[in-house]
Amino acid sequence: MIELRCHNLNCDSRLQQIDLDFTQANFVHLIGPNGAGKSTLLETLAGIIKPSSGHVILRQQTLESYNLHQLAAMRSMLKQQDSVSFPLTVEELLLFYCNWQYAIPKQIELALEVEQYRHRHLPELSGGEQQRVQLARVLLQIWSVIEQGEGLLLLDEPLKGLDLRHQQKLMSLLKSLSKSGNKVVMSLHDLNWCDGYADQVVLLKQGRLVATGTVQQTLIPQQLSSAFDCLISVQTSLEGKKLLQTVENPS
Ligand SMILES: Nc1ncnc2c1ncn2[C@@H]1O[C@H](COP(=O)(O)OP(=O)(O)OP(=O)(O)O)[C@@H](O)[C@H]1O
Repeated sequence: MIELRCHNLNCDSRLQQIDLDFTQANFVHLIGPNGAGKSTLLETLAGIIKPSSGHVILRQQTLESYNLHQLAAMRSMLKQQDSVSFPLTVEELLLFYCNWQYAIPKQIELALEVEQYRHRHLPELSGGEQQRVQLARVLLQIWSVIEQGEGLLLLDEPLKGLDLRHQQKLMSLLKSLSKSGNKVVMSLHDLNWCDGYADQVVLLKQGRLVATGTVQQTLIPQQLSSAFDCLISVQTSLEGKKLLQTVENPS
């Protein structure tokens, strides 16, 4: 298990007194309304944002004790606005950003189906196609480490823009990578993905930790309704999965 913890993490008013331990969970879902601090937490865990106080422990060391080169070899992050406006081809992007000049590994290609875009320019791809390419780039950056089950993936809304089939394929890939020892921490807005996938859910609101634990412990209607400021009901599907939906408030 990759040790990943944060202690009394503060980032101006964006994150306040966050104590979290992700060591025992390999697939972590960060949820919460807009502005809750999900991206800030991911970027702090990646070492992109320096906390104003508190610290992150990755593999028995504080994040500050690693240099950028060491961090880039251990963890990879998908940022929310990872789009490229200059006319790089997919091949050039993978070469420049992660020195990848080979065929896309089968496991990645099966989920993301990006080989077909190899000679296309990024700005000429659709939003979802670009997102799939960026996800491939993030995986390839530390692919040799991921293959050994030792990678840390920090993904800010990786499902954004993906069609249903690619959402399913991506979630299956991430689950399988997490089962082989890699740690995946991702933010998402569709809470229906949590059950069956997340080992640990983190619910944030206004920079503060509201709840963390298993799906059973965190996806509680009252708690969610209060955090999201809307009525949320939880039902159980025939397969026993938790299904969440907002309930319109009669006015
Ligand atoms: N660069 C920045 N400088 C200062 N404040 C910021 C910056 N980026 C975001 N914020 C603020 O920090 C808070 C947390 O933002 P963050 O992007 O982490 O939220 P989020 O949970 O990822 O939201 P969303 O679901 O909308 O992506 C928000 O109040 C936001 O306005």
